[in-house]
Amino acid sequence: MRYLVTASEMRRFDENTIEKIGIPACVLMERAALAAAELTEARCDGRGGYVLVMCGMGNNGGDGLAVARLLAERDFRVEVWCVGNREKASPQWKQQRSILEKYPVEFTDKPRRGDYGALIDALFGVGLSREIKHEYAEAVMLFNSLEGWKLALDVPSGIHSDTGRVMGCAVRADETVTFGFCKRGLVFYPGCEYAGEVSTADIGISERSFYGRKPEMYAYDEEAAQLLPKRQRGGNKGTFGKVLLIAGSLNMAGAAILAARAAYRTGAGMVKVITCAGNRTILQQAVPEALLGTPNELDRSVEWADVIAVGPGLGKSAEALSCLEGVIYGSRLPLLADADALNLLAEHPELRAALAEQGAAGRKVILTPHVGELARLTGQSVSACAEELLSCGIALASELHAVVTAKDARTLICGEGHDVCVNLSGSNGMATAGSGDVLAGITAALLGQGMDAFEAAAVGAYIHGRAGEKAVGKRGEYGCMAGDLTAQMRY
Ligand SMILES: NC(=O)C1=CN([C@@H]2O[C@H](COP(=O)(O)OP(=O)(O)OC[C@H]3O[C@@H](n4cnc5c(N)ncnc54)[C@H](O)[C@@H]3O)[C@@H](O)[C@H]2O)[C@@H](O)CC1
Ligand SMILES: [K+]
Repeated sequence: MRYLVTASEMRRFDENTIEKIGIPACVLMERAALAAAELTEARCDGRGGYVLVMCGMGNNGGDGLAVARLLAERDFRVEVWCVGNREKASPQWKQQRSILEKYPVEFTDKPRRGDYGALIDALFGVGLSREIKHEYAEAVMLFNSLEGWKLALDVPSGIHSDTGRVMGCAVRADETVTFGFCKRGLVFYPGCEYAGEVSTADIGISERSFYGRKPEMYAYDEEAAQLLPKRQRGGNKGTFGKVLLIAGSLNMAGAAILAARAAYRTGAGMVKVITCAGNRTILQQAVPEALLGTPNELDRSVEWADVIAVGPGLGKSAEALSCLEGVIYGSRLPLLADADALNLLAEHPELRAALAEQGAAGRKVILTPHVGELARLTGQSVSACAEELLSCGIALASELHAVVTAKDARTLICGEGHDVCVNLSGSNGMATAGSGDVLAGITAALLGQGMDAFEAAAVGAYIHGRAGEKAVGKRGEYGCMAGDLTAQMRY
């Protein structure tokens, strides 16, 4: 697991490290610069090459000045390009600048060469507070136009460190070395594309600096198998969860098949699919391990189950609505609502209110909307939801007292009073029909094995992405289909 921090969280951890723990600011800056200098040295063929360091007037620029000194000491030929009004420079910047005057570097007001081995971006870090304009914008454009390996210090200049948005224009780096903790903007689009490969350098700001207030966002980065619920040695199929899946209207049997297979491949003991009578034969052939039932057997099946997943390929017919009503009014089992169940919830405020009441009373509820479904549920436009996925996900989770898996290129798992989990696994090859049905099956199986709703949603999204990466590794981004995901699930 790794933390993803905002600029203000990072400032708090900086301050706590300096003021409460007592590590001087110049020590942190030196360590940051050392990490960047070592990376530069490792990436450049031998010493003696030309390096350009573009510095702003804040502490990010101060880092750049310190890197320039360390590289000069290692026999690089360093050009230092300072942009901005020096009178407004930070005290640390001034200190670094006065030290650097004693070193053999060239100060320039414009890059002079076309053959830099490395170009270092130290214009803005987490202190970027507005759109980049005028001489700064010109500097960013010129920097981007130069040939050579580009390293951004902390954040590529111009990328908003909390959201990943481009603030007017931004440096396009090959690599970013970020200091202390990874900034949120380095994992969200488009920031992650501007950052290139991201590494996090330990500069002495550790979890010790949290003082009871840890970051509010995190991502998994471990092996998927480590996150799965422990499998009891003496368990039987009843121990590992009975998943009731209500899915697949006529001509949509595929959604039920994918979700059922995914649930079995995530360790579910038993899966029963309630689907329309016309899907029976195909389901029996495709997933012979699954039990089958029709909507008129819903009540009995609900009594049998440990967890219910409703929605994949369900449609919005009267029969679909009656199934959804049945699992909301007629049960308090953990419930996952996906796809058409979400569309029905968007159209039926009374069902939504009932679900909210149950969520407040402690029922485990997970909703897995993509941006379009989220827009229908929140009454916002699709573009507003895509732009503000985080706040929309949090608002829906609070309204329904539920866990919301807000699906996009970076899926967010939001729960009331819970830190946000960002899913970083996966690939664009997974943006294909049926991928969501697989996620629903995985998540339901985890719920059925007794996981807490938030954990099931977060681990489910992560496992789903890992399976997608493996599938894309085999079939390529274009060739990957949702069925390849279930085929690649192996734990
Ligand atoms: N002790 C610390 O505080 C540490 C800070 N470090 C570095 O310091 C950075 C943060 O330093 P600062 O807080 O000084 O912030 P920055 O250096 O990111 O930039 C702040 C300066 O840029 C100006 N500015 C912001 N947006 C602008 C825009 N669009 N156009 C023109 N000027 C703009 C601000 O007025 C301010 O002068 C981190 O990203 C990191 O690189 C590291 O050295 C580690 C330790
Ligand atoms: K930077």
